[in-house]
Parts: sequence; structure tokens; C-alpha cells
Amino acid sequence: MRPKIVLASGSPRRRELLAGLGVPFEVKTSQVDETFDPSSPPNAVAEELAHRKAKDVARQLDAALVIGADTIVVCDGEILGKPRDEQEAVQMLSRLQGRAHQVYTGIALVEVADGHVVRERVSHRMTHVWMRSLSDEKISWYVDSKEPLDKAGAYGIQGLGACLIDKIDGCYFNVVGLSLVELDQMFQDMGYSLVP
Ligand SMILES: Cc1cn([C@H]2C[C@H](O)[C@@H](COP(=O)(O)OP(=O)(O)OP(=O)(O)O)O2)c(=O)[nH]c1=O
Repeated sequence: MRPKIVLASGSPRRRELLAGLGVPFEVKTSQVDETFDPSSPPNAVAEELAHRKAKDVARQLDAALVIGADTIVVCDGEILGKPRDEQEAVQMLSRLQGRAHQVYTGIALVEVADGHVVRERVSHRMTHVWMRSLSDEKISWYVDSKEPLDKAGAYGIQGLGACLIDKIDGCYFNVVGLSLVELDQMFQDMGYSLVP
């Protein structure tokens, strides 16, 4: 039987995505240091941060399958996390506009039984995203909406930010913060079913 699912995330997007599948789950937000070595490859950074979040929540539980995730935006090999303030959001969007970048989301599954970690899996997906050319006015309008502030790369493809994105190549949900097809595959690899 599948253990109870715990989503180790404070991200409302991830909760909505999982809830949209009809999966029963609990939420427990992790409190981890999200600093990383900027010289590490982006896939390794996204996986490592996802793993840290899942482990942090798993160690507080007796029995569960804990899901951690982390999303980063990569432009010319440089990792962009969430902007610190509006000024940094403007800088990020000025850099991303009119060209392609990559979005990586790492996913970690940590299974706990009798208070011990019994199995762990980490994986990631990458999606290419093309942002349209943006005038300074358009960037100011978007930053004024406050939407960029809690999002990697200072945009959300699922909200007003949809007006900024020309096209993508890869999983859409990976950009929003959790690739459901990757998660389903990881559950399957562990011998579990994600969807009820
Ligand atoms: C690129 C992009 C990112 N994002 C969001 C997803 C994540 O919530 C956020 C990246 O920050 P994360 O550190 O991955 O996640 P979080 O801090 O929001 O939540 P937690 O660590 O508790 O799991 O950016 C979007 O919502 N839409 C997008 O198009």
C-alpha cells in the first residue's frame, strides 16, 4: 500500500497542480538553506535543492512519501532564482526578454517508514522557454503587478506572465513548478501509483 503523500512545499502552484490530479496529500513546508554552488550544473542544483526540501520534511515524519521540488531558470548557463526585489525582477526580465532560456525543476521523493528513510529518488525535467521582446514599459507593468516576486526568473507562465511567453518546448507543468508526468514516472519506478 502506498504511504501517505506529503508535499514539502510552500508553493501554491505545486499544491494546485497536485490537487488537480485528485491526489490526496498533506502539506508540510520545509525550512532549508537554499544557497547553492553557482558553478554546479543546473540539473544538479535543482535536484539537490529538491532533495534538501524533501529530506528536511521527511526527518520530521514516521511514515510518508515526501515530495520536494525546486525550480530554477537558466540563462546562458547562469542560474536565476527568485528576485530579491522589484529592481532585480526588472533586471531578470530585461535579460530574459526576446530570447530563449531553460527552466529546470528538480523533484525528490523520500520514503520514510518507522521514522527511517527507506528509499530516495531524485530527477528533473528541463523545458526551453522563449520570451517575447518586451519594452521597458511592459516590464514595469508586469513588475508592478507583483507577480514576479515569488517566482524563479521573475515570471509565472501561468498568470499574467502568459502574455510574455511566445512558446515552449517541453513540459508546461515543469515551468509552473512540478512536472506531473515526471512525478508519475517516479512513483511508477517506486512501484506506486500517483493518481488514485
Ligand atoms: C518559471 C516559473 C516559476 N514559478 C515558481 C514555481 C516556484 O514556486 C517558484 C520557484 O521557487 P522554488 O524555490 O522552486 O519554490 P518555492 O520557494 O515557491 O516553494 P518551496 O521551496 O516551499 O517548494 O517559481 C512559477 O510559478 N511559474 C513560472 O513560470
